[in-house]
Amino acid sequence: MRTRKDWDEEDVRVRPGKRSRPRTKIRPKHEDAVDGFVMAVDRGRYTCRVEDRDVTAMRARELGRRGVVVGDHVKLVGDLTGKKDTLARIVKVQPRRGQLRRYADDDATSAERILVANVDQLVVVSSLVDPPLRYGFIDRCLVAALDAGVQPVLSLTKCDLDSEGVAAVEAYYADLNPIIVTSRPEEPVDSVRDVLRDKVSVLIGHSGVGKSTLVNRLVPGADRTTAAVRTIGKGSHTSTSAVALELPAGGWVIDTPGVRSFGLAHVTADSLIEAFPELMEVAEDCPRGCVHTLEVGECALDEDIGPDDSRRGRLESYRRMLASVSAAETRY
Ligand SMILES: Nc1nc2c(ncn2[C@@H]2O[C@H](COP(=O)(O)OP(=O)(O)OP(=O)(O)O)[C@@H](O)[C@H]2O)c(=O)[nH]1
Ligand SMILES: [Zn+2]
Repeated sequence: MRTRKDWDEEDVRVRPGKRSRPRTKIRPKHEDAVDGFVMAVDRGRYTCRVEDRDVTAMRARELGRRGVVVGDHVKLVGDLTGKKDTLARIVKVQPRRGQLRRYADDDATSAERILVANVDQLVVVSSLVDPPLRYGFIDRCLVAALDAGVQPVLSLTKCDLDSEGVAAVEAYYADLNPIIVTSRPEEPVDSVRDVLRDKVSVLIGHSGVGKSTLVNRLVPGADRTTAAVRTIGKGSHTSTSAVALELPAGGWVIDTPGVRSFGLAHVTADSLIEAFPELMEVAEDCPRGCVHTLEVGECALDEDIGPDDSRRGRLESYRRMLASVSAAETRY
């Protein structure tokens, strides 16, 4: 006899045909469903790792509006052989942790949607030069990571082109103390590999920073299109979806081609400052109820952090983000 406990409301409801039994609210579990990990999403088709096979699946219609994203742990039924032209069905999405969001239209006023789920680390790939390092961008990524409960990692590339750059970045982030790894062409990428081992890490970076070069070194055969390849006419790819690549030593890197920022509209002003510990400390001297914007006056951040202060750049980043966060708060 099945008891009520055997039924799971998260499970898919199988809608019976017209003449079959009357519809009931609660349906049996897909007892034969197997575990899968979503590696890629492309036009309604999901590539899932099931044991050692890559299985193509669709969402079961009964999943309703429930989204499925790269990094999701799912339950699958149907043809799980992974053979050509076979299709499995995703019948359940497991609860998520560590999810990163993006704006639907790369426009901070549009709605946010989940980009990846179950992330351990966010790796911000930045070149020291060519293109130059953009602290504002890194700060934004750090806020997204800390807000999501994800470990931030700074991956600095082209370290062969600027001997002082790494020390400058370390000084800038002295108070936040993120994990920093470096790479240059003539050295193996062992330190990056060590940080990524057995973790699920999302990589983000601007065009030209060397992200594809790094991924190709970490995942031999990944075949990410680099600038060097593009110039000989293989064509650029404009996809903006994420794709998970398996690391030889264990773990996954999720590349995010075309993703240039994360959605921060859901971040509150209070949680924003937590990503700026050096400012949080100063703000303890603020008048009660200070919202730390430039206009309010008497904000300790302005009184204590002068134009030549090393924390000035971080303060400016914080204020820029604060403005967009406050705008979002008044909008909703
Ligand atoms: N000197 C030096 N050049 C590098 C390094 N890493 C990458 N490059 C070069 O920088 C250029 C851009 O590298 P890509 O890997 O294509 O950059 P990307 O970040 O993937 O850029 P998109 O493909 O546009 O997203 C290429 O010509 C690489 O050879 C490095 O550590 N040092
Ligand atoms: Zn203040």
